[in-house]
Amino acid sequence: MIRVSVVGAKGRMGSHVVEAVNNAEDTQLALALDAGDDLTQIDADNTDVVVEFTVPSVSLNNVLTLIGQGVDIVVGTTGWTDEKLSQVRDAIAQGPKPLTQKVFIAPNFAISAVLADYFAVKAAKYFESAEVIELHHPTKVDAPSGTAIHTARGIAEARKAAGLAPVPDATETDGGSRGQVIDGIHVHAVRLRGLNAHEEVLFGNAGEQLTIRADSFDRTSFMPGVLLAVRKLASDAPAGLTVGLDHFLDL
Ligand SMILES: NC(=O)c1ccc[n+]([C@@H]2O[C@H](COP(=O)([O-])OP(=O)(O)OC[C@H]3O[C@@H](n4cnc5c(N)ncnc54)[C@H](O)[C@@H]3O)[C@@H](O)[C@H]2O)c1
Ligand SMILES: O=C(O)C1=N[C@H](C(=O)O)CCC1
Repeated sequence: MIRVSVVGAKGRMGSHVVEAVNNAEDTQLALALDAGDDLTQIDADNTDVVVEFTVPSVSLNNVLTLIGQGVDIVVGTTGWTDEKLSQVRDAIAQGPKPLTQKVFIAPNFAISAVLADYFAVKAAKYFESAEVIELHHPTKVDAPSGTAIHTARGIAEARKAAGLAPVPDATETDGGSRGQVIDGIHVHAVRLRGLNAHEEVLFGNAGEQLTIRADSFDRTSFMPGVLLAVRKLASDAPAGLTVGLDHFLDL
């Protein structure tokens, strides 16, 4: 049995993770903690893998504390900048398990979103124009979504590697309608009651368009990916920091 502790256990995602861990045959719930609880209750004597779904403003500190506790960590919380990722790498190097510590961060655990991102990066070099639209429930605290940032960065990298010019855009006045520009790719965020988590990647050439769309209608869509990550960390995932569920899929 893999002993799993959940941090952010009372949240929308954390409560689904608690249920998924309780229902899977090879996992058992160790501790379920939330805001105000002492994370140093979690250690290698009671936990094999921690799953962290909290809020972007606290996730880095939680991860640093948990690295200090010597437990492997699956993180679904968004808000990861290059600088924060460097701090995680440094903490692993200076932590109690520098050679074996595993930390896994995924902007999205839904297979539809991971594949949309993968296909978008593959398609990127063939199109003059590319834009990303993410659409989420109105209780989401961050915009644009972590997934959209990841997708935009992947598209930008693929365009750069292919030597593409910047996306064409004659806009001279913009009150914000052209969205946030991430590495040269415009990203637009919609917040709408009734939605859960959705992303569209639009590619255009003269006379043609490709749209790649992923829809997570329900949070249960993230659970197979979370359990896959837990199982990989408890078995053959590499030590160190890994970002993205694509690393655990045979793509
Ligand atoms: N990677 C994915 O597939 C995926 C999917 C959905 C959501 N998310 C991300 O997961 C995060 C959580 O989303 P949500 O909808 O569950 O949010 P939520 O607000 O419903 O839940 C967050 C939980 O974290 C708790 N919390 C806050 N501060 C804490 C602290 N210091 N220590 C422990 N717990 C603390 C809150 O009390 C709350 O219960 C967001 O960043 C969201 O974007 C990622
Ligand atoms: O509901 C959320 O919040 C989600 N957050 C992640 C993101 O920002 O990409 C994944 C999708 C759902």
